[in-house]
Amino acid sequence: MLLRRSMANLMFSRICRLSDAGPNCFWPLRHPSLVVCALSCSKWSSKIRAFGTAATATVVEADDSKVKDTFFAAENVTWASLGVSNLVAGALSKIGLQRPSLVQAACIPSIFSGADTIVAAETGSGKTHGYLVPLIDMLCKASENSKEISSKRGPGKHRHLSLVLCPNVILCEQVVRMANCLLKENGEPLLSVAVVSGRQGWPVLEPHIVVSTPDPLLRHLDAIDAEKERHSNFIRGVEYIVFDEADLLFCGSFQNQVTRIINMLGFDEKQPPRMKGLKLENRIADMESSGEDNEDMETDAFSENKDNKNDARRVKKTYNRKASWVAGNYFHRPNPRLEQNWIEVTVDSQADALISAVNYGINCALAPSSPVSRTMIFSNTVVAVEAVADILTGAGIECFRYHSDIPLDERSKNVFDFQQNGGVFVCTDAAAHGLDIPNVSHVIQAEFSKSAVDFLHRVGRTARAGQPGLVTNMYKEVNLDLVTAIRQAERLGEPVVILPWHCSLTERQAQPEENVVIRKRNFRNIIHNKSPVPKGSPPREATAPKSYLKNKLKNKRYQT
Ligand SMILES: Nc1ncnc2c1ncn2[C@@H]1O[C@H](COP(=O)(O)OP(=O)(O)OP(=O)(O)O)[C@@H](O)[C@H]1O
Repeated sequence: MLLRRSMANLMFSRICRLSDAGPNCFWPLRHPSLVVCALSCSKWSSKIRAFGTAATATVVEADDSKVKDTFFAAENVTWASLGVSNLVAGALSKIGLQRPSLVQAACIPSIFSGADTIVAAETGSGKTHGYLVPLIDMLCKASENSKEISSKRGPGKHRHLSLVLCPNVILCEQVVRMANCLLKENGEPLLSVAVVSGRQGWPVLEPHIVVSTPDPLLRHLDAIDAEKERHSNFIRGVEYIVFDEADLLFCGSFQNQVTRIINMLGFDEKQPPRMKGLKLENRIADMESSGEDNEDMETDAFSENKDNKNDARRVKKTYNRKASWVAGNYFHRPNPRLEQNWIEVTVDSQADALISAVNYGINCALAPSSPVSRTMIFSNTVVAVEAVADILTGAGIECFRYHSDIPLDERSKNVFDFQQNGGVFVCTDAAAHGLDIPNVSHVIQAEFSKSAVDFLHRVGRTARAGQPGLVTNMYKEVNLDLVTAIRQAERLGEPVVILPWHCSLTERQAQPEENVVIRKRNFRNIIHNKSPVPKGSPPREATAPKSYLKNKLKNKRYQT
């Protein structure tokens, strides 16, 4: 929209608040399912702002009789009761999404209200449809309205556009697949939703929703920057932007790109005087064709006579952003639908343990109702994924491989084939963030994750959408510190809490009731750093050169 942009920044994020710095301090943390604050941590209830959640997002006791309720909202909550139109609700029912999940019931009303919405919830809780459903619903209504308006006043210059940013192309393709499954009666998708990635250029016919990684979007914006008018048209056409997997987008290599995009998209909120160059009549025609009411436009356009100070004050008042926070019920807490096995292994025993875990999982998963089993096996490096895949192949277990050294097309094909045909999928953490492969029955950590962040991303690939799931955690002595911390948190039913990595285990045990503090992504296992490696002995696995690991694993002879 033009000056009165009601751009709702939907930040689908896993943003955590600081330890005890008060509810308004938060920053993006790299945690898969961090919720803004710890409702279950009694220590914090007094400090923590009440969550903006719908009535349905109540904590469901995880006893057996109710364990299935940890995903779906209460029976009386329907898509219609959340304000979703019959058109979209009908399309959802057709693909089997008969009723909303808890997180969807909590975030959809907030998004419909136009508030910036931040949703941080456990993996597999339905966050993608949590933003797609209201977004598509609002854009369908908006395009209906602008059709009516343009039928009266001539074709509108630009359509309402929304952006969804994801950290990688595979996730972009996944979001587009989910959106394009929502069909009209005639079988066409409700809206046009397109991926813009390195492989495809900008779509000729501008879609309603562009799903992109930050880089191609910036390249498009820079390309149209040359023509100021087109640039501002495009920018003004963007009504909503979604940051999916925001913990990745707001940190690391994406941070600068995302900041630039936000600044570009927010530009008319900040600098109305810049609009001086645009003629008033053009702007009114623009607003009319896009169905915007004019009084703000005249006020804003005539406001150019006021000095900038007044404008800045007015803009701040007009665009005062309030974010509403929505929380899942099982943030970092043990998912009651997960069954976990913990197996300590050594370099000598891990291959046999892996093969028996795979066979055990396959036998458990196979049932008359689901003749196909899906097992995801995580390792920490490309070399280890290849070594694990070789071990399985050597034991007669075929498997898909997935890591950054495999070309993107082949990776997409492997995900698709695994989704369709089931089997065993050996991967790095590249497949842990947000990848939704329905009915993964078993996750195996062939190498234990390096941090609690990655641990939760990995185990979150199973037990999704209310399903049960099995996890086999294989770990070695070097992982003992992290494993103990995670298992202790799960035993206490507390969120997985990790004190800063420099605290030793004993210090931690001395402060069991310690507040939830920031989880360090680079949590280091203390043990293997502690004792120097004795002279002449082989390097410890954790620090062993890749070739050592690979040969060690490969030289093993295995009886199937
Ligand atoms: N209302 C619903 N009813 C039934 N299934 C649903 C519903 N909403 C989502 N699902 C299914 O739940 C699964 C997980 O959804 P989704 O990938 O959006 O979860 P997520 O919270 O984004 O997970 P992650 O944090 O790993 O990205 C998907 O297979 C999706 O089809």
